[in-house]
Amino acid sequence: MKGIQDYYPDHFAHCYGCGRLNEHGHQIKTFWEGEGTLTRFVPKEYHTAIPGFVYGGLLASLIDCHGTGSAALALAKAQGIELSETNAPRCVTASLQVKYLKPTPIGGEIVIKGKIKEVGARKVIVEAELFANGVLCVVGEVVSVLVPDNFGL
Ligand SMILES: CCCCCCCCCC(=O)SCCNC(=O)CCNC(=O)[C@H](O)C(C)(C)COP(=O)(O)OP(=O)(O)OC[C@H]1O[C@@H](n2cnc3c(N)ncnc32)[C@H](O)[C@@H]1OP(=O)(O)O
Repeated sequence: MKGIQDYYPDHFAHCYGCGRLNEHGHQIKTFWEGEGTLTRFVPKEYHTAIPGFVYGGLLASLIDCHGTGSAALALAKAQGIELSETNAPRCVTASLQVKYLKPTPIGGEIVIKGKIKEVGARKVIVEAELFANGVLCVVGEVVSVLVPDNFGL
């Protein structure tokens, strides 16, 4: 099953967290699940913080790109864009907040659930919850903005 990341134009598909064309990256896939969004990821042993637990920077990275992916899904829906090959809206992160509630164990699948809190013409706010083995370990909020034509200039 395709995620929103499979519909990004090639030149926007190299992100370390979510670019399908980045062979060294996480290549996450984000989908609708009901009214919310979903991303799954299985950390490797080398994603260790202290033995047995996932490095917090990785978790922030997953929430980051789950946020931009969810934002792209929300913008596509709000703007009536029917996704075909590479016509998905592309957002960048304007703000990323992460709260680590509990240590996140390595050794299974991580599930990140997103709730679309606000959708504007260009800006989307997503609330994220990250679960390991069904236990809520991290929460976050991502403000994403549709990438401007002058990005990086
Ligand atoms: C080439 C693209 C590659 C795509 C890769 C995506 C990877 C995704 C994950 C990432 O790691 S992205 C990389 C990290 N992020 C950046 O490097 C972004 C750097 N910042 C920027 O480029 C600009 O500041 C940004 C595009 C985010 C906003 O600039 P704009 O000139 O487009 O924003 P504008 O001032 O028009 O504001 C649009 C809305 O966003 C809001 N906004 C802008 N910056 C914000 C901020 N920092 N925090 C919260 N809200 C912000 C702003 O208030 C406004 O809200 P309202 O529509 O409600 O009025």
